Amino acid sequence: MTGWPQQSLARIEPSQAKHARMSAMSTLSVQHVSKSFGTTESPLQVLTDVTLELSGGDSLAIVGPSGSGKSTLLQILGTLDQPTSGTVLIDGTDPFSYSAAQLAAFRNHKIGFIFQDHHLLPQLSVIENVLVPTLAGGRPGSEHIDRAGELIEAVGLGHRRGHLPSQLSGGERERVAIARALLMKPTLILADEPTGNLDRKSAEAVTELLLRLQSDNGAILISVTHSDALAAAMKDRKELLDGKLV
Ligand SMILES: Nc1ncnc2c1ncn2[C@@H]1O[C@H](COP(=O)(O)OP(=O)(O)OP(=O)(O)O)[C@@H](O)[C@H]1O
Repeated sequence: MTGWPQQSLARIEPSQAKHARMSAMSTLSVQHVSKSFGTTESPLQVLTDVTLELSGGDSLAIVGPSGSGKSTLLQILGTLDQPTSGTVLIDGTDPFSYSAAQLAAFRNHKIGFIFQDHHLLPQLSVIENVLVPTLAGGRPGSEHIDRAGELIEAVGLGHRRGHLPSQLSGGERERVAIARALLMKPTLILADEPTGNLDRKSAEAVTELLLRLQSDNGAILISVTHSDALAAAMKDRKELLDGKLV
């Protein structure tokens, strides 16, 4: 891939671009992943034999009671923590085979994160926040700046690109976080309660936007949520119970 699509992401992609994207289909393969914390004498078994196969365009809600291991699974899928056993392949690559520096670069390009409390940097404008994932590579190039502008338009904040997070509503901040998560055209978008802090109307708008942009970009979306409305909007829903995904 030599550059980001220049056309608005809200528009339908030309068949050529769609073909190019489909030829490099995003994939996530999680095989027999288990995770325990603590010592071998007294381990706390949190995940047991979790297996999952997803590809570009798939969206999955992970639900489950508090303490069932949802955040732990998200941390492992986000390559922020390693499984005790089992494998994770993102686009056919085992991220845990990389050095720390390689892993950081891989994560930056392949995974977009969306958090409940958006994690925007307060001193940066909307467009600067969306460009944060490029900072690891130095100054953002013009193709990144163009794509950031397109994404900000696509999330309906074109007229607010110079504003600070403190000047935005909760729903608008979450939309900026969605744009930032999509900037590097990630394989995997991981969301942790993306509508958790929003009223019903804003939550509906953010859900619709997130799913539309995820689908337009051929990414895989996995969201941990307690929201029935968000879970119902996703293609699939699984529950973590006693460390197993059912
Ligand atoms: N680093 C750690 N060391 C020890 N135990 C941990 C660690 N991280 C998580 N746990 C434990 O693993 C279990 C699962 O935690 P996790 O945060 O994944 O649950 P969750 O389903 O996301 O919960 P919630 O919905 O409340 O956020 C809990 O019992 C937690 O205390």
